Amino acid sequence: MLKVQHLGKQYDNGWALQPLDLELKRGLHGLLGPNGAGKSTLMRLLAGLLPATSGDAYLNGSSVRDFRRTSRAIGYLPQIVRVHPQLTARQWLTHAAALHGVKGKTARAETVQRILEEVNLAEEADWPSRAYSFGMIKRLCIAQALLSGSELLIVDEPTAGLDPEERLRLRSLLADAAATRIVLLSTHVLGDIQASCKNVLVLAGGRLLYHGELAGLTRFAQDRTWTWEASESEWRRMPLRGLLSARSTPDGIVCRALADKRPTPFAEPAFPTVEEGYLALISSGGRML
Ligand SMILES: Nc1ncnc2c1ncn2[C@@H]1O[C@H](COP(=O)(O)OP(=O)(O)OP(=O)(O)O)[C@@H](O)[C@H]1O
Repeated sequence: MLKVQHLGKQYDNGWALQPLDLELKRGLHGLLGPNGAGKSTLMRLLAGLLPATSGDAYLNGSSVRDFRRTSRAIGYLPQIVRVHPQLTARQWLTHAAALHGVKGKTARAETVQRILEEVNLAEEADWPSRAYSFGMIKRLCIAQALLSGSELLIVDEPTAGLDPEERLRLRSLLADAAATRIVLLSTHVLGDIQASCKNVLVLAGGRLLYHGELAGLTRFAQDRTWTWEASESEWRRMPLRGLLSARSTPDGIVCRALADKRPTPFAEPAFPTVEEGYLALISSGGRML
C-alpha cells in the first residue's frame, strides 16, 4: 500500500504540485494530465528522487525517501533512458542483480534469465545494447526496475515513440507487473490507460482533480456533450470552441461538441466517452468539482 500524506512541491515560481493525499493499492494506476500538470514532479517525489516541500509518501509504512539507500529501491523509469551501448542485456541485468543483493553466480544467472523471458528479451540477451530498438531499451529498463523486487514501479510515458506492436507489448508487460505490485503509469495517450487501467489520477495545474475509476470521468461531460448534423455552409461558420469532432457523411457533417448549453437548436444530448469526460474536466480547470 502506498500512502501519500500532504505531499507537495513548491519552487520560487509557485507550487509545481499542491499538497495532496491519496492511497494506492496493488494494480495499474494511470496518471493523466496536460503538459506542466505536475506528473513528473509527483512521480519523482514518489520515487524518493526529489525532496518534498510538504508531507511525505509511505510504501508499506516506510518513507519513500528511505528506499533510495536500500537494494529494494523504488523502480522508476523516466521518459529518457540510457543504457551502456557496449553491454548486453544479460551483462547489464547481472550487474543490476548483484546491486540488488542477489547472491551467488547461479542464482544471479537464473534470476536474470527469468526476467529476460518476462520482458521478452531472452533471444536478444547477448546482443550489445547499441543494437536494440528504442522499445527493447525500454523493456530492458523495466527488467532492471523489476529486479529490485520493489512493490512500487513508476513509469513515465513508457509508450512515447513506440510502434503499435511494441506499445502493446509494453502495456501487457506493465499489466503483468501490476499483478504483484503498484504500478503508476503516466501518459498523454488516453488509449494506453483505457486499455489497461481501471483507476486513474488526473492532475492539472499542480492540482489533483480526480482520483477514481476511469469510467467515472464521463460524469464531467454528462449533460454537456452534444451531437448534430451540420450542412457544409453551417460547418464553415461554426465557432471551433468546444468542438470535439466533425465527421463527413454523405448527408452532411456530424459534429460533436462540449458546451454548457445546447450549441444549436438541432443538437441532441450524447452519451460522453471517457476522453470527453477527461477533456471537460481539464478544460474547466476543476471548476466543476
Ligand atoms: N526545477 C523546477 N523549477 C521551477 N519550476 C519547475 C521545476 N520543475 C518543474 N517546474 C514546474 O512545475 C510544473 C509541473 O512540472 P512537471 O514537469 O511536473 O509537469 P508534467 O505534468 O510532468 O509536464 P509534462 O507532461 O510536460 O512532462 C511546471 O509548471 C514546471 O514548469
